[in-house]
Amino acid sequence: MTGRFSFTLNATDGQARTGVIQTPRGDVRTPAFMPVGTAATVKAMLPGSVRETGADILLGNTYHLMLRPGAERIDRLGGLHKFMNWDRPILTDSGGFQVMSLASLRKLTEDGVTFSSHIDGSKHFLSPETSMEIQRLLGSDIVMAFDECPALPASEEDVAKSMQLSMRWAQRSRDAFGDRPGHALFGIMQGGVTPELREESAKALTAIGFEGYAVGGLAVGEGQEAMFGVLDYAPGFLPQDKPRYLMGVGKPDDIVGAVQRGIDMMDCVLPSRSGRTGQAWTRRGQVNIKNARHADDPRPVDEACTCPACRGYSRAYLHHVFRSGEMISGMLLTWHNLHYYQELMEGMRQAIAMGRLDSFVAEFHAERAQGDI
Ligand SMILES: Nc1ccc2nc(N)nc(O)c2c1
Ligand SMILES: [Zn+2]
Repeated sequence: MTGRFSFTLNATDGQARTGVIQTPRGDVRTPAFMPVGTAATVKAMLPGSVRETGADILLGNTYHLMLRPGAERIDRLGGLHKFMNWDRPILTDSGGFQVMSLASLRKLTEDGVTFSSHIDGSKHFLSPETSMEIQRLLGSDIVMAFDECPALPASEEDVAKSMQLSMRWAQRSRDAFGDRPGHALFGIMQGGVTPELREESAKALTAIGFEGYAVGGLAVGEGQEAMFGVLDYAPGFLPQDKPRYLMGVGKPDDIVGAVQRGIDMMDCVLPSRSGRTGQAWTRRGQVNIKNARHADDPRPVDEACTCPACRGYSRAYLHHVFRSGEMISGMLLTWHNLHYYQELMEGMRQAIAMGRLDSFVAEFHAERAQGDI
C-alpha cells in the first residue's frame, strides 16, 4: 500500500467545516458518517450496498475481531479489507471502550486491561501496545489510540485520573504505532464534562502529535444538552487543520448539532441497529414501521427518498415483513436508514460549502417538527 494520509479543509461556515481526508484506499468526504461494521460486516448489508448509500469509510472493532475470528487469522487471510470485501478506508476502534462495556472479569492497571471474553470466557489482555499490534494486523487505515473511558457517574477526580491514564496510554500508542506511511493514528480526548480537564487532555494529545483527534467520553449517557455543552468548546481545543472525530454519535439531530460545533467525523450503530428493529429515520423524524397504522399504507417510508426500500416497497409491505420476522425487513430498513444518514451528511457538506448551514439546519428542524404524515 503506497500513498499518503492527508486532510484538506475546503470551506468553513461558523465552526462547521467541510473537507476531504485522503488515504491510499480512497477519499473520505467530511463531515463524514461511518457505518459500524463491528464483526467485519455492516449488519444486513452487502459492502457494495454500504457504498451505494454514500459511505466512504466504515468502522471496525478491535475488541470483537480479536476475540473472533482473531486478528492473526484475519492477517493470514489478507487483512480486514480483503476479508470483508470492502476496499475503501476502515477506521478501527482500539478496544478499551468495548472491554469496559462488554467484557467481564476486567482488571485495569497502568499496563493495560485483562478481561474475559463475553463470547467464551477466554482470558485476554489489551494495552496500547497490543491494541496497536492488533490494528496493524487488521490493516485498518485509521487506528485509534488505546484509551480508557470512565463509566458514569464518575467524580471529577476519577475523570481526571482516568483522563491522565489515557494520556499516558496515548503516548504509548504513538510510540508503538511506529512509522506507517499512509496509515493514521488518532488520539482520543477525554475529560468528561469538565472544561479544564478537556483542555488538559487536548494539550497533552497535541504535544504528542496525531494525524487526527477524537472526542471520546461522550455519548455515554450524559444526554444531548451536556454533550453539546462539551462540544461548544472542546473541538476548539484541538488543532484546526486535523480531522475531529466524535465517537459513538448519534441520532440525526445529534449529528447536525455536532457538525455545527466543528466535528468532521462520526460513527454510530443507531441507523443499522434501529433498522433491524423496525425504526425508520426520515426527514420527518422516526417512523416505527411495526405500528398498526402502517398496515394498509401504500406509500413508501419517505416519498422523497431514492433508496431501494422507498423506491420499491410500501409501508404496508415493510410492516408485514417486520411483523412476520422476514430477513428482508432488516435489510430494507437498514439500507434506508444508512441512505438517509448519508444524504444528511451530503446535504451538510454542500450547505457548508455554500455558507448556508444555518438555513439547512433550520429546514432540518422545521421538517422534523411536522412529524410523520
Ligand atoms: N461513545 C464512545 C464510543 C466509542 C469510544 N471509543 C473509545 N476508544 N473511546 C471512547 O471514549 C468512546 C466513546
Ligand atoms: Zn428510503
